[in-house]
Amino acid sequence: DRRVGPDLGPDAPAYPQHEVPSWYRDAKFGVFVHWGLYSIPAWARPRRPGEHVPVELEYHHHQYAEWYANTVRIPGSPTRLLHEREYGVGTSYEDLADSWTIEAFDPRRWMRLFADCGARYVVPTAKHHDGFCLWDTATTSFSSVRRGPRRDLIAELAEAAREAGLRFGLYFSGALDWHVSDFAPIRSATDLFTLRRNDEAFARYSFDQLMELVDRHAPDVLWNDVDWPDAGKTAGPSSLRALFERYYEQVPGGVVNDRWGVPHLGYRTREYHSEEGVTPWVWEATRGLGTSFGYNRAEDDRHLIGHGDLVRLLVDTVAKNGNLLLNIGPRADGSLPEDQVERLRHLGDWLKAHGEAIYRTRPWVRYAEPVGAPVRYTVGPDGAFHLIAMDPSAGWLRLADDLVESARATASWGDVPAVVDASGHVTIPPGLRGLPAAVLTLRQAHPGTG
Ligand SMILES: C[C@@H]1N[C@H](CN)[C@@H](O)[C@H](O)[C@@H]1O
Repeated sequence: DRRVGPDLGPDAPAYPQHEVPSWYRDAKFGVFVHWGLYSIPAWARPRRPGEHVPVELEYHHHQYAEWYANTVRIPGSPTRLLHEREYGVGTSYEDLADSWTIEAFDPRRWMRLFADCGARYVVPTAKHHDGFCLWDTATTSFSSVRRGPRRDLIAELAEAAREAGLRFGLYFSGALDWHVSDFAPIRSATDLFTLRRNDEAFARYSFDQLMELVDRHAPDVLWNDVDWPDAGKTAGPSSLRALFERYYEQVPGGVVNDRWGVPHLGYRTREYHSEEGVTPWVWEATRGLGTSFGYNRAEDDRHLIGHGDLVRLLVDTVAKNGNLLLNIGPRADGSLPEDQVERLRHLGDWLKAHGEAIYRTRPWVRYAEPVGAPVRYTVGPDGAFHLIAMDPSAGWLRLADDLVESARATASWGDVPAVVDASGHVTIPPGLRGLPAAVLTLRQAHPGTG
């Protein structure tokens, strides 16, 4: 989702330069949390992975449950029909705010779980497209402090995250805020970028909200979504440029993503997609555990990524110079769906055993081989070279020629010395063949490891 902003002409402000901090590049794995009013109905028409939906029904059948406020306004949409059946014809989405109770919410338990599963940072939604604010904001009464839970959820999450040793970032819907807009529902990708406010008042509103969060929580990541109001892209005290300057001043080790609609970014983002190979830029792959970010009660195990595929997604992303920001969608009451937690724990178990091949690594000169058994490569900070076999069940693989010599001298599967013959044929120990990915480590520097 690499968007470059509009041509703002000769008076467009220059943006500060800011490197992606090494903590972010070392972290490799973060947990995204989409939690808000949309978690109450928690419904979108379920879409099986790979299921084709005609483009003209893309928004009528939107797969993201957190888009409920938009989908429910599309006449005849499955969401509209469900809403009228379950909440009655006269109940608006925003009416749901007063029914939001969070009796199972335990932020410390969430954060201890994410840390135990190997995440190094967490990014909860402070405000999603529906405009409902999960913090004690002075800008609107449409918030979790003035309605529903009557609690400052972001403050509680920030404290619990840092207590658990996690870096704390924030998601913010910069371009879309349906509480303060009155457009027709979005029904196409074109609508997504046209049915939004770009006026000065909205730019100031967005600036004030995000600066409240920066001033109060010094978030390590600012994860803006879709774009930013165009009126905020010129010079001025409440401009994006001013926001970035204040942010970097208050959070020198902070980082932003690439969805601001201006020629300034930290790392690039891909949503339900990957990069094609090792990229010179730092990037982040993000997706839900299923086909939605907000919890969708219509999804079952068939809609969630497989346990082994999740491990291989992280490995593939890291080998290509990316991080994985994996989303969990809590239920409205604050409980975490068991099938999602189970996948997080499985990934955490693999990382406990093989994290040396992931954390603090950097890509090699190539991430994989064009042919042969699927492998991925990473290079550790100590020069250790990791070959990650992505299908250990095959029982063996053939090393690329430029690896054979050092592999024969130094390679091991953890503590087990590797059996490598002169042709580069290496056996995968039977005990590793049930893993989603097995790690062969060579303790000698290699071409391209700097
Ligand atoms: C991370 C995802 N980003 C998209 C916009 N591309 C949002 O529309 C979606 O609801 C979710 O927040």
